[in-house]
Amino acid sequence: MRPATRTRGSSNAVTNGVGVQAEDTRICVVMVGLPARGKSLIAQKVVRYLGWLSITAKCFNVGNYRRTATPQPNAAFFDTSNKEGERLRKAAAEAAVDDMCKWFRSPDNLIAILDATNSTKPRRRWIKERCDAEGIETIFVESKCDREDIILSNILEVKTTSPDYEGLDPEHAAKDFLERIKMYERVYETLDEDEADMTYCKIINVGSQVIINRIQDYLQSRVVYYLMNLHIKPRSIWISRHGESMYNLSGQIGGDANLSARGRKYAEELPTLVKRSAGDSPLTVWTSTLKRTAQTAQHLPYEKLAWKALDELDSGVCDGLTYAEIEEKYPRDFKARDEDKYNYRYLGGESYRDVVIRLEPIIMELERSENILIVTHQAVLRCIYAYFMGSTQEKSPWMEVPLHCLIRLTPRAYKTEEERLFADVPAVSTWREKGSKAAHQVQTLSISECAEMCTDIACAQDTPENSRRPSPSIAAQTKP
Ligand SMILES: O=P(O)(O)OC[C@H]1O[C@@](CO)(OP(=O)(O)O)[C@@H](O)[C@@H]1O
Repeated sequence: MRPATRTRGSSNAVTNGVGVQAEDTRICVVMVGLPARGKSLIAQKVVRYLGWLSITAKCFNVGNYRRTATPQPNAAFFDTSNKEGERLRKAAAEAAVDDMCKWFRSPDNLIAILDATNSTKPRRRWIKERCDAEGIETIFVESKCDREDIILSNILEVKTTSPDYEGLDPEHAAKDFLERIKMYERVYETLDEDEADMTYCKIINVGSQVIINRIQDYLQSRVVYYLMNLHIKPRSIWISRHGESMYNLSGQIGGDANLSARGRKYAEELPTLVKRSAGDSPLTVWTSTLKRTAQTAQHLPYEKLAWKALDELDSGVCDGLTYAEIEEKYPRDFKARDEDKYNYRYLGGESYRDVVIRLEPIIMELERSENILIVTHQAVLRCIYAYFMGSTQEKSPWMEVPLHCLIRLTPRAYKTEEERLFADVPAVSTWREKGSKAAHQVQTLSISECAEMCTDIACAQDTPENSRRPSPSIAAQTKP
């Protein structure tokens, strides 16, 4: 039976503004699986993905509730014949489900993830009944994995990052964790035909097989589609802006300019920078269809793919203008953008919100892939970064992403790790802070760099697409 859906206000549907028409349903995604099967990673990814799409989601981690009473239990605590352990674990699950039900009372809250092993049929039935009574739909998501290499790498991950083992000897932690898994294996029941009345998605061996049962509506299928694209194999994503462009030098936005001399130098140094970070790992390079990204990637010895979806935010009628010129010609728009940069859409162009929508297939493809290096643009990079780091819509459009810097993102069970590697090639800063007219282009340049830059600006004037005066701010701020 399909659970009752709640109607809020006069509408039977909510629109989150990114073109996602979500039915007015609330869904509890119930994780299922033995420890070290990547459940927490999946749970956190689902929350971040939905948040990125403006669908309010929250993870309720039963382990966190259990830790308030039992911060660092040993494996014996998880033995089902340990009565006190069982009582405390049940109490933790009840507290998490209670909090989740309370959280669902706010009309904006749509999807909760209940992150725990939920390894027995009675436990799952109990969760379903609690949710049914509250009019909350359930999807059980099982991560089932018998590949030793993946389990071992997850154990290593949990052992080094879980608060359960913080400050403990890693050897001892690994042994205890293996013991804990054995305790769970004794009682673990996989999702099967006994639970055919439930909505579930069973992901076997990191997506080599996916079994789906009774998906009921649009929002559920959207979550499941995302889950089908996920894998939990360890990997990194590298992102870099293109090298400094002629437009960056003159402070103009948008366009399809060539790289400056320093941008070309960055392109030459990028393979070394990537090698320093990625070693000999195989990589695929994704660029936009604009010249500055293709030129930046040209020396990279990997397979390359150009995506239209990675093109820079379309600045519409402001394309080719400097921020100062935009403020002069379109003062109201300039102010409106500063007030709500994420939602502001350039006249005839795009907003950050629009960019997020067109990046969704990129995110899906990224999730399916292993090591990828993306060479893209300031606004697009901010959106991709926000997806991995869970940055808010208020902050992400203002994030500082310097030119000539390679960012490595490594998704881990509890967070995404970040590493920034700077090339020893100077560049202007295109970052503009809220309320300011111009990007921060001040920097110290050597005489030769200055000469190079002047040649670049002269070149820029030669081509019709770049036929603009060098920005007075650059000329004034350049110090030989
Ligand atoms: O959203 P803001 O902060 O204006 O940043 C986006 C801008 O970044 C720029 C540089 O100023 O990207 P890019 O370096 O790819 O050219 C502009 O083209 C683009 O309009």
